[in-house]
Amino acid sequence: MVTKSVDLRSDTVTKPTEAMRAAMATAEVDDDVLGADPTAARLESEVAKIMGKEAGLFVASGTMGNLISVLVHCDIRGSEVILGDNCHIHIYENGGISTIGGVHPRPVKNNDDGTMDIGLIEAAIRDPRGEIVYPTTRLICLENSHANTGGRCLSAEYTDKVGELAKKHGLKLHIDGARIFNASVALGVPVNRLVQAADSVSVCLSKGLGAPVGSVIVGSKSFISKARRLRKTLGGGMRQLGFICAAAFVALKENVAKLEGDHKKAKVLAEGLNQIKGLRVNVAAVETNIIFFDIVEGSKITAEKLYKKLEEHGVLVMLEGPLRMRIVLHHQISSSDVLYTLSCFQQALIGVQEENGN
Ligand SMILES: Cc1ncc(COP(=O)(O)O)c(C=O)c1O
Ligand SMILES: C[C@@H](O)[C@H](N)C(=O)O
Repeated sequence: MVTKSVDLRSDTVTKPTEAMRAAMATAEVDDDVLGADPTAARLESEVAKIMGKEAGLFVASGTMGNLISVLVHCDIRGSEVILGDNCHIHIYENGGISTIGGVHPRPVKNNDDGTMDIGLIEAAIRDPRGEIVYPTTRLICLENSHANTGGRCLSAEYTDKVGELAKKHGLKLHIDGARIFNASVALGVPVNRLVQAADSVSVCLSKGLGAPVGSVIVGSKSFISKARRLRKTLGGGMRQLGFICAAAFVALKENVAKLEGDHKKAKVLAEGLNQIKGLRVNVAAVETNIIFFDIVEGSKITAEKLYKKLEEHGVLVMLEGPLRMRIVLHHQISSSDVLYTLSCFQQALIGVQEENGN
């Protein structure tokens, strides 16, 4: 009988807090398609201000935020976007920029720190003289923090360099900022400075900030006006939106301050996992709330078997491969949950080693 539940699958699993539920219950709402839901408008304006951009638009998800942003920047047929070969837009968004928007992806290798070499980005930009055979490069996408490399943070200086390159070639820059607040806290750099060079940013409120639903895309007033129309085209125009925006507002106000604690717990957990025989973690690479770790070859346990043993104890993680797993910390994971998780890993691995007569 499982007595405890520790959900480490993602920072998307958080449940609304009482404060969020109370805010939802009393939210001022109106039809956001026929006019403007007042709570949505306040949230959009607040997020835009924090990010240092002219305007914002609430969208249902980070995937929708990225899709709309790419499609607004690449609104001409034959457009191409340069993005990381291991970025969320390229790996986890069903190829939406192509299947829905007809935009051609031009992947460039992501380094282990989430960046792409500036030289490789520039080399991927299509030469307009070859337009009879080439798509037209219109956009560069970055992701900060970078989830699939382990929540790695892109510096403001690196982002500025990519922004300069984009401007040099007449391109736009979009940042998938699903966890931009995590990067900001980890780097000690304000979010508006981290995204200063970007033409648009998709900011998830439903990740580490713990909102039940939603993201806000930010950019120029002209960009957001086009984005609002495209959101409606995609079926994303919402009516009394204020209910979910009220919860997101609470998340924005209350949970940024908790991110540093998530990062500290992630580091403690990573260090503890790395001490367990049979597991290997690149602890130095744990900069924010995401931990990738490997089962050492010859440990006679697969990730799937370990997953099942952990699940028996109420600990949920994400399978990433036959010998690879992912853990994501969030504000509803306590320090005692971290210690409990470590004990479950130890028991699971010792149990397997005993079964195998090690
Ligand atoms: C880096 C990154 N971008 C975008 C998304 C998409 O967000 P959503 O799941 O809300 O569509 C995710 C998902 O967690 C993500 O990790
Ligand atoms: C799996 C992925 O789509 C999701 N964005 C997460 O990080 O949990």
